[in-house]
Amino acid sequence: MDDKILAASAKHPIVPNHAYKYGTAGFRMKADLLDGVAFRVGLLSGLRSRRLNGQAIGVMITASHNPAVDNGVKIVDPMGEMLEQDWEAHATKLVNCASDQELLDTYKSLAAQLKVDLSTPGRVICGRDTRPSGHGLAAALADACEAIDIEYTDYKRVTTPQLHYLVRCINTEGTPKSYGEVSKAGYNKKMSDALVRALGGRKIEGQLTVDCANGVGGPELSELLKVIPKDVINVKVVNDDVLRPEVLNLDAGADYVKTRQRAPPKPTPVPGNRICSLDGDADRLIYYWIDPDTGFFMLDGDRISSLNASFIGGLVREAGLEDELRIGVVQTAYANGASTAYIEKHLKLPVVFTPTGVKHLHHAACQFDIGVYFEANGHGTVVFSQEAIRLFTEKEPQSPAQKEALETLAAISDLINQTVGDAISDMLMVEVILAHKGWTLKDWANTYNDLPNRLVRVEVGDKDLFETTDAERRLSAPKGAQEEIDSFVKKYTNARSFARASGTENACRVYAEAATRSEADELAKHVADVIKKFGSP
Ligand SMILES: CC(=O)N[C@H]1[C@@H](OP(=O)(O)O)O[C@H](CO)[C@@H](O)[C@@H]1O
Ligand SMILES: [Mg+2]
Repeated sequence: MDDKILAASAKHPIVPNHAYKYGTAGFRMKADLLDGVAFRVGLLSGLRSRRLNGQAIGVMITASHNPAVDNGVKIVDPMGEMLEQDWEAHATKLVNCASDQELLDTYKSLAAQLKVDLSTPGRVICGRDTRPSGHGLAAALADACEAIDIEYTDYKRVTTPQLHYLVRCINTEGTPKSYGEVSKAGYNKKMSDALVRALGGRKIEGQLTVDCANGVGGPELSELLKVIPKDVINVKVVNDDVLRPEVLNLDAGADYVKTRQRAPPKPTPVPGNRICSLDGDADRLIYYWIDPDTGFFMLDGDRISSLNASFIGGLVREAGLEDELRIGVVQTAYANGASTAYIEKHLKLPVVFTPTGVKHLHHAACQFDIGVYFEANGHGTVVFSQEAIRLFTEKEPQSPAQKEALETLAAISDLINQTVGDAISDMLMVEVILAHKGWTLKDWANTYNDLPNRLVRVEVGDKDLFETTDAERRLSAPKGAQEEIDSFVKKYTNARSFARASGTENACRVYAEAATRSEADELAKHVADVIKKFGSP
């Protein structure tokens, strides 16, 4: 075995003098740095699978909304969740080994430390977005699995959430918790059936335009639309050119819309039309329309979250389950304060805050029977406990209305991808809710008014100087910085501001919100200056 690992590793050298770190998005960087990383991630995934008695582990090759020259490698745990936190450090350690021999020694010492029996069978599956560099990285992963005798399956082109789905399906196949058929066709069938059931005969009004960021969502959504019965939904797929890598995420997609706060220039948006954007690997979703009178209006992750919470909360009441099931919403500090107030005061549901990064939100959402979580950028989903799902199907309805509510709940628990945020599944869910409520995007937007806000990126000498507490809402270091932020926040009406080091970029982010646009902008500028001052050593 040792010789095989050494020989295979020699074919996939790591680029030296580079500090690799498994972060929020796995390993993500310029694709030409990643061949050795993918190989080593293959070794680690094999170890993880063996440690978990041979359950399949997933590896997704994508750099999401980044430009086409970037790529990334991310590990998916058996139930479709993000890799367990302790193992992020093991991944970082393995990937940073300077030589093939050091890699082999570290691999073996990790196996011993983690009590992994290297003779147990193990399984790794892989998928990738449309980036051309994905092929080579999948080959590196395959070579690693071959060298350590791990069964390997390449699912080729998939959205990130489809890969999470496949991992969970494999590991639950043939059990009472079976999550679905292990194939993209199985995913499409589950979505299509659940969509029809969730609508319960209602009509989705008008046409929905979907901007796919020229990423993997385009072809995958088109495949799904082929199996949805005619007349159920009218979707126009745009920005779905996956043959020219240079246009991936270029002036299109959910990240563009959220950060620029405007519609992509192409195709020219038709005023009044319902439009949404996915990101490059189809795990983020943002809705918007161009109002003929007032212009662009965006419905982001906070809006999608409150829409889901409102709808599901109502169904749970109609089903007579409000005393049995605890519903909660999970947000990060980036959630607009008006959305939090709406959920707590109007929907009367608890809101929990976690640090940025979906793994934190997902974990907190699982503490509820029904946990709704979305980051403001449009990444999120709803998770249902086994008990909730049991009640939806086994509770004896006392009236036709209760029966319908229970059936709708059962259908949406199939429609929503419970493994991870899934733009396509979330989009179908939004369409179902609007159909049930008989709402336009404008009705949805009228639920509350966002507080004006500003997000700025601040380059600093050393971002690691900044440490946070209270779900990243306050700085605990450097000393004195939080006090200065507080003194500015006090000067504005309904204001809130915080700063933190980005987990994905070499910079800090400053967020500010206040009663008016000019106050929010001014506050963000002051806090950014504080961060610049404290960030230069
Ligand atoms: C303000 C913001 O949008 N931050 C994003 C961004 O994280 P940072 O740690 O802020 O760089 O990328 C993460 C991964 O995609 C995503 O989870 C998160 O929401
Ligand atoms: Mg993404």
